[in-house]
Amino acid sequence: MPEGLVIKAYGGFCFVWMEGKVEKCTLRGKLRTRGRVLAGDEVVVRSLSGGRGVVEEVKPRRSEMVRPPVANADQALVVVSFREPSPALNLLDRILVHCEAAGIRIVICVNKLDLAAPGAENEAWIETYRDAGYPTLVTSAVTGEGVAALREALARRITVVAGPSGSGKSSLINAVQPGLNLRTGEISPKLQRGRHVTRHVELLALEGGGWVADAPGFSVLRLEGIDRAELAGLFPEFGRHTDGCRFADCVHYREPDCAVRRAVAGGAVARFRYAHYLGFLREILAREGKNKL
Ligand SMILES: Nc1nc2c(ncn2[C@@H]2O[C@H](COP(=O)(O)OP(=O)(O)OP(=O)(O)O)[C@@H](O)[C@H]2O)c(=O)[nH]1
Ligand SMILES: [Zn+2]
Repeated sequence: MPEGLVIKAYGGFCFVWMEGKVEKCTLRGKLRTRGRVLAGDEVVVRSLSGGRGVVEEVKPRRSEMVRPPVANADQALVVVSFREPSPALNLLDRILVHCEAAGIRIVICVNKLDLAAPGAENEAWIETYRDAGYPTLVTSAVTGEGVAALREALARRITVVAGPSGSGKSSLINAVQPGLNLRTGEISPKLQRGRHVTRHVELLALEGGGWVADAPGFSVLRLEGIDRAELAGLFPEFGRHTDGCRFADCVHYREPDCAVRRAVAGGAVARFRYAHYLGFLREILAREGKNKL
């Protein structure tokens, strides 16, 4: 039976890409439970007449994100901008932690280089992310700078696009491939307060191979499912130091002989990243209902 890629799934149907054609499929009984078939799933299809089919089987997933619901995402592209809006690094770190927990690769993109001061592409905060190990591109959807590198980063992969409203996600995807319209920009700023995130995810095809997930739902990230012991490991540059802490269960706050705090004091870990870590830790402890910091 033929295999294909689910580009959209909702309401008991899914749309499966098979050798360039899209077939609208129903789901075999046991697959009808919500979440059993997601955009990004590789499936086995029994074709019926008239371009219809039935999804018989879902192949094992390489990765799975709950919010937004996407299977087999290879990476997240997290877009922030130099200005308008200026980068909200707390939100950036929250998205990074969320993607790290989901186990997917991350590419950071700092957009609107045309609005930034000369030399901005090497500002200290950007170097912090590069040093942590994140590939970090700088782009302008207006001048086209960095767009070729972004196109290369997206090729042959399934990419979930995230980032604050107005950072230029839709504009960048459109610069990579004119006509490919991410629908995140369709709601006017005035309506944003009442904005719902119930729309389904859709994978958009890139010409050179690869897919971009038009994925609403990054706006409310509550660090669900992450526990205190796991959090520091989701900041890759902290992980290089945790072995040096005296206590194996150190949360790197007030414990004596903490190697992470030493790294902060010595400048090896950026203060702003550590401050965000503490904020997230507080949030997790409050949720766990245990002792506060
Ligand atoms: N100067 C400049 N403006 C840009 C750039 N990229 C996007 N913009 C502008 O920034 C505004 C927001 O861009 P969008 O592409 O809609 O941003 P978005 O991230 O998709 O926003 P949401 O849909 O709200 O999530 C638009 O007015 C764009 O024209 C850029 O590189 N430079
Ligand atoms: Zn520690």
